[in-house]
Order: sequence, then structure tokens, then C-alpha cells
Amino acid sequence: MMFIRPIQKEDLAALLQLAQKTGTGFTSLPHNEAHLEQRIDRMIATWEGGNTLADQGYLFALVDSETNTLVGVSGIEVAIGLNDPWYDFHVGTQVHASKELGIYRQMKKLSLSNDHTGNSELCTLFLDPDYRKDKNGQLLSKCRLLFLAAFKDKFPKRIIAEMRGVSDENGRSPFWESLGRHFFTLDFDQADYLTGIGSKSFIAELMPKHAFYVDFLTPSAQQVIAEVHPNTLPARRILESEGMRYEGYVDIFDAGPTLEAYTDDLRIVKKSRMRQVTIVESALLGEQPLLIGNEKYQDFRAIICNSQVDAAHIYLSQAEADALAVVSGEQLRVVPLFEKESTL
Ligand SMILES: NC(=[NH2+])NCCC[C@H](N)C(=O)O
Repeated sequence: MMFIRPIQKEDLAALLQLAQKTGTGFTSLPHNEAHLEQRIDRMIATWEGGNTLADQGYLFALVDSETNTLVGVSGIEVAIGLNDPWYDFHVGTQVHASKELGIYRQMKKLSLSNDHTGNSELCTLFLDPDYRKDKNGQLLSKCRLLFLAAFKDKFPKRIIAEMRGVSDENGRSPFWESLGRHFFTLDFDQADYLTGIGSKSFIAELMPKHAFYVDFLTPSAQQVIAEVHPNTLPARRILESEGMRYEGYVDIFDAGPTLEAYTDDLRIVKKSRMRQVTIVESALLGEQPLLIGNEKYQDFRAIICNSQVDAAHIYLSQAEADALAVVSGEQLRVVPLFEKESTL
């Protein structure tokens, strides 16, 4: 069975192996042992209650219980931009109009912003290609929203997710070639790697200081503004189905869209309900796949299964209860896995 648990110190080697498989443009899982070790330590310190808001973050591990191997990760940063500035481009509109000549033009412009300062961020979702099946991607992505629903008081009101933008097989980003290249004289993957390991002061030093018109970029750069990398389309669809939206902010390097929402508006926060565990000999299948999580902060677990539920109970097999680290009588948070399914 596949289940989610908090990342542990012993996961470093497996995480390093995963980081080798990500490819260009995947900023937050750089293949760098010291950085990943620090990241794990920071996450563990958060769960133990030892970090200030600026340093709080969670990383979840997807584990195959049969082999006890880590096959994917996903994360939440609690409040971005409080240590270093957080950058996005805001896609705004400037109108140039002359009544006298009968000319009216709406021009898109990009300006550097720190508007998401203090928001939470969904980040670092990566699943081993061999496991991209059986709703594993759904579990990795949505377990974070279930955690958020369970521990809402630990998070700010708004949440964002930066989606990987368009680049080709060789890691060339058309947006970077048209813009970033002029200011940084680096390759996109070098600049991306530097931000991933936390060396961000070069952004403030080198980014264009003034707003500029989108029409002045190359056509291929204009085309990819707010578009995701084809491999990221499923991740984008998942977050949109949970209530996150593109609201006119894009990444400063590859122009991938920022999706955002008020946490209170997320489907899982609104629709998840508590049910009491009853363990049954042979679990009967319910009508729809459910996302189920426990309410244990330090030993958080989540799974997907088709369990039967009624108004008060959820009926689980012993194996499912074990994966969720609960016994009969404990409470679980439950929500239909997909938005289109009926409510509980
Ligand atoms: N694709 C990238 N690495 N973009 C760089 C900036 C990322 C992020 N918005 C930050 O301020 O840290």
C-alpha cells in the first residue's frame, strides 16, 4: 500500500536519488547533498516546534509499504519571503489611447513584485517516474491540503504554488532567452540551480529594475507566459480542481504561472469531515475513492482508498489502519478524492 508520512533523517539517500531524476526547471529539489540534508533538518525542526515562522516548512514522503521505499516527495513552505525577498512578475495592463487619432491599445506589461510575501507555498512535488500511476500523484499533491485542513491555525490565509514553466529537451527556456539572458549572462539551469540552493541575492542585483512591455519580448517568449511545462500539466490540473487559480503572476525566470487561493476556499478545507475508525475483517468497497488522513501532527499519515463510510464511521482493514497509524475508535479526516464525487 502507498502512504504518506513526514520526512525523516534516514530519507536523505533516497531523496538524493530522486533529485537526480528531476531535470531542468525543477528548482526546489537540487541535486546537492548538503542542501537536502539541511532541508530535512529544517522540516524536522518545524514538526518539533523549534522554528520561527520564516523557517517553517513541511516535507511529506510517499512510501511503498511493500518495499518500505520512498518514491516521491511534496512540500509546504509556511511563509515565503520573510528571510529573502520572494519574487514574481506581475502581468499588468497599460492602456495607451488617443481619442484624437481614434487609437486605443491595451498593452501587457511585466513588473517585478514581492506581492506573495508571507503566503504559504506548495512546493517540491516529485514522483519517481516508475510510480506515476494508481493516483500516486493525486496522493502526493493533495495530502498537503489535507494536512492544511487539519492544522489550519499553523498557516497564513493565502497559499500559492509556482508551476514549472516551458523549456525544451535541452533545458532552454524561451522566456529566459528573451529576457533573463540579457541581464544575467547565465544559462537558465545555472540561475535556477542557484535559487534552488538558496543563493538568491543575485536576483535583486541583476533583475531588470523597470517594468517592460510584453510586446517587446520575442514571440516565442510571449507565447509561454503563464504556460506550464508539459510534464507539469497534470500537477496544474490537480491544483486547479482543488480551487487554486492563475491570478496574473508568473515566474521571473521561465514565466511559469503562479496558482493561488485563500486556504479557506480550498475544496479539501471546506469539504473534509471527521469519521471514527472501525476496523473490519474484510473491508467492503465504498462507492468512491477517498483521501484519508489522521489528525496526528507529528505522525501525520494519509492514504487513498475506497473505504465504506457512513454519517459517523469509516470502515478500514487492519492494513489501512496500520498505514494511517490509528486504532479503532480514533478520528480520521476524510474527503472524496475528486471534486466531482458526491459529498460525504
Ligand atoms: N525558476 C526560478 N528559479 N525562479 C526564481 C525565483 C523563484 C521564487 N519566486 C523566489 O523568489 O525564490
